[in-house]
Amino acid sequence: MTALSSSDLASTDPTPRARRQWLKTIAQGGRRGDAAAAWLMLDSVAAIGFAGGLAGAIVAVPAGAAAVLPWVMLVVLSGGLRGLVVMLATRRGARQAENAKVTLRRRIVASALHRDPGAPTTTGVLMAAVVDEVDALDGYIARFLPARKAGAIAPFLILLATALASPVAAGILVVTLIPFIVAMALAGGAAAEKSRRQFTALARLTGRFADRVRALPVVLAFGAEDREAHALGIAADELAARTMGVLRVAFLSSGALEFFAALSVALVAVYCGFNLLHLLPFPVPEQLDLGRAFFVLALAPEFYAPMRRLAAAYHDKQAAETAADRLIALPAPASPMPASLPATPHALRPDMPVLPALAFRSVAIRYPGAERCAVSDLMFDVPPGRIVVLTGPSGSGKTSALHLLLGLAPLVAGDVLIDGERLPPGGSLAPSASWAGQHPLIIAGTIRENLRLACPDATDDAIDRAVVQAGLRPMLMARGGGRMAAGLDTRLDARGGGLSGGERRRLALARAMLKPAPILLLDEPTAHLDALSEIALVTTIVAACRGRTTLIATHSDRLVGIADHVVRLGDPA
Ligand SMILES: Nc1ncnc2c1ncn2[C@@H]1O[C@H](COP(=O)(O)OP(=O)(O)OP(=O)(O)O)[C@@H](O)[C@H]1O
Repeated sequence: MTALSSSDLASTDPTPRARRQWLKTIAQGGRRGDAAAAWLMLDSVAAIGFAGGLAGAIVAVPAGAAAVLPWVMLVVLSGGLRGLVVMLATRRGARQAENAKVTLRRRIVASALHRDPGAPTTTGVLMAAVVDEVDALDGYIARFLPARKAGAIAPFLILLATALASPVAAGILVVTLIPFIVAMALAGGAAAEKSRRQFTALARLTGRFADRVRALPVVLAFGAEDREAHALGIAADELAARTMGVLRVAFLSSGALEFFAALSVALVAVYCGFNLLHLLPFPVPEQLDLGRAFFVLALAPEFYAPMRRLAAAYHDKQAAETAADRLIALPAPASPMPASLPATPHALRPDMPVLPALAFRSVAIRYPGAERCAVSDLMFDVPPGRIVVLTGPSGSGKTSALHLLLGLAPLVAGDVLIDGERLPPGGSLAPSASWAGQHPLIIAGTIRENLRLACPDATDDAIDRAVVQAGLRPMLMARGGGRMAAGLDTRLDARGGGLSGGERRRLALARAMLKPAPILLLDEPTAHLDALSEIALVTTIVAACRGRTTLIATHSDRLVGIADHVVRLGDPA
């Protein structure tokens, strides 16, 4: 499978050539790209056999059943072969499309996970990309590409067979082909623009809907339901109008195709009939017999069959090109995680179990597009096994400093050292760090599943210990009707519905304690807790920090009190 570079998703405003190249690379992600087209070409060969069998059988009728039988067998075999090759072509095309889509979806997910901090791409845009836009490539790879390849050769096979039986009938087919191609080119040009607009409307609706669903509590809190519903209604109407436009062009082009296909068959039929009856009003250089006439007539509809197939898949091409423009414009992963051990500092490798020391050396962080640095000239050490607390006013860069260690904030100057070894650009300590963020991530699922995010192999005993240490026992007992195990099976939605803010923080802390990592990073772990709960949680945090190198960002004086060293970040300028 062809490897795709991150730049495959990175460029903006692609030229037609760049778009073609991108689609080609994606399509080749599936194996044996030409197999489906080869099967379709074989269908035309079988069609010639089928027509030959029919013509032979008709001619052989006066000679009796024994003479007819071989021709009938040819008809049956060719007919069976046609069914088989079309099935194989469909299966091969579908498999190729599936492979390509899986590859592309992996890349988009990687792009979403490692997108530039502060990138404008919203979750809705990414969802539209990973679902609708990738799906739009399906018909292009499964149907259009094989049909286009077969369409470039198969009609000429039919034309050649027809010409061998009747050059004049072959001439009729060629003559009807020219206006057909002109009509299809005109319809195709109109369809391209309409399809592009339809797809943009679809992506806008999907993205907007997904983003608003995510922000539903905010929408409800500000009473903006009507406004948002109205905006969604406008987007849906726009999509409906664009879809009707696309359908109109599709009907027009299929009407043109059917007209010329019927015209060519009718002309060939009239010609063959009049030729057989010697009634043609003009001289022709051939005299047909029944067999040749029947053969040509049976073959005439097959001349347009590959083009019919191509026309049926033409909308897939338009949709894929529009989707490609949007997919190409997606941001490339800004700072890929270190993919392999060489990018991981030695101090964090499993064969070096000692607790690591962290050091910030003249560190500056600046987000893309920001006028000033979020953090500049930051210098401090976190000795092995010690607790360092970052404190300072809101916006002074505490979270950014922690995010830098996880590859989530961009370093523009200075170095982060782990046991004296430089963290590579865009590198992350995530594999060796436990993390409890300011806004704990909750996934839709049980509390147990949320805990296992940090450590998928955690035993039930380890989970029980972590939740008890984090002070979640009373809540779990209440939820589980007196049984903690049942409480752990309580389902949460993706917003942590059913948990208070403090419980969410405790859950995040339990998760951090569950992961046996030598580094602990905590961002505002006691925010929004009352004094008693904070005191209880500080005790838990002290236990969690034991045997780990810990960095805590906080405004809390109680947490400052447990620090071995305090770093005060300055006021934001
Ligand atoms: N993803 C981002 N893109 C652009 N700017 C950002 C981003 N994240 C943070 N900033 C900016 O960086 C500065 C530092 O923010 P940060 O969240 O690190 O501060 P903080 O000290 O943790 O604040 P708080 O105590 O309120 O959590 C702020 O000016 C903030 O607006």
